Amino acid sequence: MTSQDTPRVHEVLVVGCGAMGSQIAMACALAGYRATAFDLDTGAIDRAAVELRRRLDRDVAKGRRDEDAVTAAFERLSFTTDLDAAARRGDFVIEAAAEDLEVKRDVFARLDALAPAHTILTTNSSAIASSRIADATSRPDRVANMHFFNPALVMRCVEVVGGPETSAATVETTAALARRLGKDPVVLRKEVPGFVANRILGAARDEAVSLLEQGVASVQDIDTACRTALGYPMGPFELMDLTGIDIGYRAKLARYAETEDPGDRPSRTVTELVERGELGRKTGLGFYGYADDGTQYPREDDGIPR
Ligand SMILES: NC(=O)c1ccc[n+]([C@@H]2O[C@H](COP(=O)([O-])OP(=O)(O)OC[C@H]3O[C@@H](n4cnc5c(N)ncnc54)[C@H](O)[C@@H]3O)[C@@H](O)[C@H]2O)c1
Repeated sequence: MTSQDTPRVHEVLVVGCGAMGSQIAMACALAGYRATAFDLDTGAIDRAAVELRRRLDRDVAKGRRDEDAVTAAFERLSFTTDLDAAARRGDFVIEAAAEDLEVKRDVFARLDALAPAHTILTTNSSAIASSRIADATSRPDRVANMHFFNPALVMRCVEVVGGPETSAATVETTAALARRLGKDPVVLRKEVPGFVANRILGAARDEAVSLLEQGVASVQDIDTACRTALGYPMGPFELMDLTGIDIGYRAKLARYAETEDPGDRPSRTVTELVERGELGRKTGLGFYGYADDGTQYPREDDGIPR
């Protein structure tokens, strides 16, 4: 893959330096782009710089990356709290700020006023379709979703989703940029809540909870079937406990608010666990229990409300 696939993209601006933005900016710098990562919070910038250095040093030590390439990438990567200057230079923007529609609309309106006319503005949002943001700009044809997975330096899937007004050229450039980052872009033909991967993940999770609620099998046995029959690295209950049961609960509430489809409502079991504050590993109880040293043990009640 060469820069000819993204001929007008030399400088990428990433908005938000948190878990996702920091690694996305690093991925761009590693791919040869000049990358600027912007955040309002200097603490987030400091944490991102330290964490990226630690992670990349570890990759070099383990022989996963070339030391000279990593040094060169860090020279191409800069951090800033000055959006105006960074936006004026950016040919391509990936927004990875807070998951809040109003925050994203404000950021996009500001970027639209500052960035060159050719600049494509994308959002890494997991749930907000870019068409809900595009009308905050004067360039809805150059707005799209570019959805990375966590950790962004490792996961190869990037979902590229255009809204009704997104141009084919914007989708093509976004997919080409993803390829240049070493990713395997998945281009959706239309906007749909949750995109592809998280919808499938969600459907498996909902089925697992439904089987549990019907008394078909235990939490442990359902997880075992997913690992040993389907090759999942982790069962759906283990995964919910790891990511936080409240995270999936809130995502479902947001989806339900958008679709009003009763099937998108959080399940009885998940709702009850969240109300009890049993949110998974981080609280020591979820679908499983966790000892102080993190060892997982089965719960007698499977976490199901009686
Ligand atoms: N964490 C994940 O697993 C994941 C996966 C895919 C997509 N996403 C999406 O990526 C986005 C970021 O998620 P994250 O997990 O990195 O969040 P995070 O909380 O780790 O980081 C968000 C960063 O954005 C900054 N920020 C907030 N408002 C800002 C603004 N107006 N301008 C600039 N910076 C601002 C915050 O200071 C923070 O550093 C969200 O839209 C989320 O849906 C997250």
